[in-house]
Amino acid sequence: MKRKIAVVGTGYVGLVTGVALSEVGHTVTCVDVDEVKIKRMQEGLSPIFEPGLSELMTKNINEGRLSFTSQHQEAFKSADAIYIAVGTPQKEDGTADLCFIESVAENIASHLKSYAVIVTKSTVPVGTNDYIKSFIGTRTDTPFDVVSNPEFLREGSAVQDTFHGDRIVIGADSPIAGDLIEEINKPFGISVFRTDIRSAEMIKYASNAFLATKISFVNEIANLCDKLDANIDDVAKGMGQDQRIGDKFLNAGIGYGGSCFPKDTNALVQIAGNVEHEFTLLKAVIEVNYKQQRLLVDKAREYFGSLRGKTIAMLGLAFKPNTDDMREAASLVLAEELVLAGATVVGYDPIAMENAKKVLPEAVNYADSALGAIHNADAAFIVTEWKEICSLTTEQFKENLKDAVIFDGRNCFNVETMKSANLDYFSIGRPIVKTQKEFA
Ligand SMILES: NC(=O)c1ccc[n+]([C@@H]2O[C@H](COP(=O)([O-])OP(=O)(O)OC[C@H]3O[C@@H](n4cnc5c(N)ncnc54)[C@H](O)[C@@H]3O)[C@@H](O)[C@H]2O)c1
Ligand SMILES: O=c1ccn([C@@H]2O[C@H](COP(=O)(O)OP(=O)(O)O[C@H]3O[C@H](CO)[C@@H](O)[C@H](O)[C@H]3O)[C@@H](O)[C@H]2O)c(=O)[nH]1
Repeated sequence: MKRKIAVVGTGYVGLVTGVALSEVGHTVTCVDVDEVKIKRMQEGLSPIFEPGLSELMTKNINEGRLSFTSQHQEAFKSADAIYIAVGTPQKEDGTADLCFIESVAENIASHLKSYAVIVTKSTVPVGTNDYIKSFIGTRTDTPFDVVSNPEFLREGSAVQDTFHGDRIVIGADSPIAGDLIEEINKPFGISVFRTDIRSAEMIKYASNAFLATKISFVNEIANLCDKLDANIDDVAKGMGQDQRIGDKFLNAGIGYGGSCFPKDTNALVQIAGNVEHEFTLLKAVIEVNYKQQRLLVDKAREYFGSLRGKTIAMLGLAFKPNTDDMREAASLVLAEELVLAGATVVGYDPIAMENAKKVLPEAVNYADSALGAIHNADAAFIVTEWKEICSLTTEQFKENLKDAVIFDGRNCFNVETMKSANLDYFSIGRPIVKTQKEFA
């Protein structure tokens, strides 16, 4: 059965959810407080770079199933379900900031005129849905239910993940409300896992924390490989062939960034702390990541002696490929450290450049191509493994770099190829390629 759905918040999660629900036949109205964004979307323009999203968005707008408004009242009118997809950013102390959740709860309490299921897509600490329920319940007489339906999409493959996810988690204390959300999701053909609200909230944090743990673990093994002359490529492959371990999320590099892992791991440490549980393991995961994000600067400092006066080309600025999102990107930390060390930074990203300019240190310069960035630079830092960056040839590096040295934070290039090309090449947990150069 086709339903009428309101989606509150049009970030990655809200917009992709809205577009996907309309694509499977529901009538969706997305609402956001950001009027500039709403205007853009009403004209069919996606405010984010996400492969495949614009096309689906335009299609569903044209077919009359998807619309955008800045008026909550309009979006909520006779909606069967109201999806909350606003941000839950990190506060200074690491806890999740629920101010946007509260403002939506106020919006709902003011404008809810008929029964609806309120679905929380945002990542929220355990107990938040109970809070939303009592917050709205004490402010309106209109009946409603609350369901937790955490989101597992990844940026850069959000559309693909939404239509081909591994599972849909529905946490409901009211079976009728849970059934409605299961029915809404049926056209996706993805297996549904039903549980209670609190467990659903915890599944989201536990999943992100586990994936972050896998990354920090493999990064520590890579750091050991560096010291013990083993090769992380083979080590990860050999580990991953054990099905109990699995071969995913074993890519060593300069740590995890993005809008979720950093904030959600910090939030879970705080959630545990609130019930007097010290989450020792997760604290170590966070600490490893902190060091890992700075690793290329340490390696370059060791190589050059001092970075003062050196020009470093920073290739890739977004936190991962196929997104223009700069939240918690390793480039932020690296640029800051390099500038502090007296180096000149020239940044390049195929898509995230405009967003990068808003958040990277002012001293950073920009090139309009990868070749432009490495031209006359002393060294190249590979920060994001965009296809365009991984396709650079050894000839291009040699022709353009002053010192022919590459610090690869994403293990993009083949060690043997670098060796044959006589380039100095440092990656993460793999053999070092070093000629005997002297520096002034
Ligand atoms: N980004 C991801 O890949 C991802 C994946 C899974 C889960 N999540 C979780 O989903 C949630 C949303 O993340 P995001 O990255 O999509 O968010 P975002 O910060 O990119 O966007 C949130 C949007 O909500 C809008 N908003 C704030 N208050 C509002 C209100 N009262 N009414 C209407 N709109 C309002 C903002 O203007 C903004 O456009 C977070 O809890 C996040 O942890 C994110
Ligand atoms: O083997 C790996 C895999 C990832 N990363 C890094 O980890 C970060 C996050 O990558 P990824 O998980 O692919 O992207 P996100 O869009 O942040 O997605 C994560 O965070 C989302 C928000 O909660 C969840 O919905 C997703 O399931 C979860 O994968 C990036 O900096 C990657 O470079 C690694 O270093 N090594």
